[in-house]
Amino acid sequence: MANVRLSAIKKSFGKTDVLHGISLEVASGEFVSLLGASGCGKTTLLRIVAGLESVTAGSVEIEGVEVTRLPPEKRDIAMMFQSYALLPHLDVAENVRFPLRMRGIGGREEQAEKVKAALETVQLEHFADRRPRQLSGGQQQRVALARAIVSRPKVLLLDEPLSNLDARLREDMQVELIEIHQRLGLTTIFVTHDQEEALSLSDRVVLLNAGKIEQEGTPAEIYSQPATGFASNFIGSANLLPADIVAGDAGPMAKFSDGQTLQLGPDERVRGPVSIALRQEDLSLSATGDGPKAKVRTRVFLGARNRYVLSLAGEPLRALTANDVEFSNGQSVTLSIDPQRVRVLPR
Ligand SMILES: Nc1ncnc2c1ncn2[C@@H]1O[C@H](COP(=O)(O)OP(=O)(O)OP(=O)(O)O)[C@@H](O)[C@H]1O
Repeated sequence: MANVRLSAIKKSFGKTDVLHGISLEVASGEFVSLLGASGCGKTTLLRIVAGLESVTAGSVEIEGVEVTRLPPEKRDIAMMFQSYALLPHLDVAENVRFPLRMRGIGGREEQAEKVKAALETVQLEHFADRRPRQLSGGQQQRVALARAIVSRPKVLLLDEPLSNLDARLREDMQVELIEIHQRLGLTTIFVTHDQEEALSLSDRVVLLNAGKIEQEGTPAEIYSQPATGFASNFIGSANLLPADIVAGDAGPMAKFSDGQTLQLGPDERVRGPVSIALRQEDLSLSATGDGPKAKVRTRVFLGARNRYVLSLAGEPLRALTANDVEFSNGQSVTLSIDPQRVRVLPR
C-alpha cells in the first residue's frame, strides 16, 4: 500500500511555476530520495508533504487519507532539516522529548522511555544530560535525528540532513541512516543534490529537473540506464558525445563528427542523430590498439586514480584510470569500452 501518494502536484510562487504536476507514490517502509540540482523544487515538494507549504493544485494522501489541507501537526510526519535547530537551553533528553510534549503523546514515564529508545537508536544514550553546545556537529545532528524518530512517525522527511557535516562524518551518518531505516522501517523521503548519497541510501531515486520528474527507478536503474541526456549527465558524470548511427560488419556503430567509429552492442535499436553516453570509469585507455583515438589534454591526480581529460572529435571526454597508467599531454591514446556499457540516447 502506498504510504504517501502525491497526485498532480503543482506549485507556483506568484508568477513563478516551481512544480509542474508531480505524481509520486512512496510505499510503506520505502526509502525514496528526491534528487536534483539547486532550485529544481525538491524542498518545496518535501514541505508540501509536511504541510508547511500549500499546493496550487493536486493532492497529498498519507496512508490513504487525504491531508492536502491539513496543518503539519495533524499529519503523522516528522521532518529534519540541514540546520538541525536544537533548543539551546534544553538538554539532549528534553530536546528529543519536545515533539512528544507538543503533541501530547504519552505520560511522563512513557515519554521518558521513548526518549531513551530514540537516544539508544542514535547511540547517544550517555549524552542525555548535555546541552547542545557541549556536543560536536555530528552528535547534534544525531540528536535531531532522535527527535525526528521519537514519535515513530508514519513518514520521515529529511531535507539535506547531512550537508553540514564534513566528509568523514557524513559517510558515518549515511551508514547510520541506512541501519536506522532498516531497523525501524520508517517510510522515508530524503532530499539531496548529491547523487552518490541518493544512490547509496535509497530503495528508489526520483530525479527532478525544473519542477518535473525526469526519471525514477532503483539506484541501479538510474545509474546504468539513464533515460535522458539530463539524467545521464547528472548521474555519474557521463561523457555525452554527439554521433550518428551507422551499420558496421559487427553490428551498429556510432560515428563521431571526425569520422571515427565506436562499436555498439548488437541489440542497439536507436537510430538517427544520437548522444553517446560513456561513463568515465568504463573507459580504458591504451597507447596502441584498435578503436577511436583521443588526444590527452590534461591529467588530474586523484590519489588512487587519475582522471584524464581528453579530446575526441573536438569534444571533451573524461576517463578515470588506475594511478599507474601514465600518458603525457598531447599524446594520442586509444579508447576501449565494453559495447554493452555504451548508452545511446536520442538527441
Ligand atoms: N517562498 C517562496 N517564495 C518564492 N519563491 C520560492 C519560495 N520558496 C522557493 N521558491 C523558489 O522555488 C524554486 C524551488 O525552490 P526549492 O527550495 O524547492 O528548490 P531546491 O531544489 O530544494 O533547491 P536547493 O537544493 O537549493 O534547496 C526556486 O526557484 C526558489 O527560488
